[in-house]
Amino acid sequence: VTMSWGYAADNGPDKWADNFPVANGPRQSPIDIVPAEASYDSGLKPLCLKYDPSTSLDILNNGHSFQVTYVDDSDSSTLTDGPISGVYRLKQFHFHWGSCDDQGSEHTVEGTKYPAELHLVHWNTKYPSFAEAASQPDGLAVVGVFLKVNIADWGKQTSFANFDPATLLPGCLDYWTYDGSLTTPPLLESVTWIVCKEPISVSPGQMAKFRGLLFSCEGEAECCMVDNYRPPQPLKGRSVRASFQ
Ligand SMILES: CC[C@H](C)CCC(=O)Nc1ccc(S(N)(=O)=O)cc1
Ligand SMILES: [Zn+2]
Repeated sequence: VTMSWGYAADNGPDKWADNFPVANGPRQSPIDIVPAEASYDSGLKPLCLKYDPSTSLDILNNGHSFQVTYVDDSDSSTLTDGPISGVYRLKQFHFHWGSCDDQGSEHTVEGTKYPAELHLVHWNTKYPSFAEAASQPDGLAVVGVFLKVNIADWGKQTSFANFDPATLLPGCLDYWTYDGSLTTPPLLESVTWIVCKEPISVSPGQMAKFRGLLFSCEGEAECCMVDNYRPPQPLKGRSVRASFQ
């Protein structure tokens, strides 16, 4: 019986290449970002993120994370400008997090891991659908936002109905950008990564909620959904550009 991929010792990132050889490809994600080695590109535009909260559809535990999916049959929630050209539509957002506060993010900054990382997944509307775009080198654009735990901050309690992802964005939208891939199987090399320099704050209570989610299904032995992150991958000659000096 084919084992599905996961984050455990027997089906985790070190095993993904067995079924997904692109895992050792030339533009894999995540990466370790070294600010001093990123080149400032004055041609990079500010990100333009326009989200319509009424287009949030549902929230689901997909066995690897939980994701909030958006209606993407019109340009109601889009990413434009930044390092990309054309219009990319928001499809979903999800998170990756750790079993404790000193790990959890996928991208790292000079080796520093954050407790969690948000991914806002968008697809290029020059293609007919997300699935079609996901197989094209310029098909996807994912905005990554680091989460840091802020003891003082009282967790903003919110429902996910009519959830506005803009509330998850940092005040400053300075970013690093590089050509990469999905960070989970099928690891498709179709992602323009846009990683925000400034993290957002979450409360310990909110992190505890993430860690209370389960990888396991009803009736199975409980297995907490934690450490659902892939470690940094080789840069293989890629350059990382910065939108700020
Ligand atoms: C064609 C179907 C599509 C490839 C499979 C479903 C999907 O959306 N996967 C996905 C999305 C985002 C990331 S990440 N973590 O943001 O790089 C990883 C995996
Ligand atoms: Zn992700």
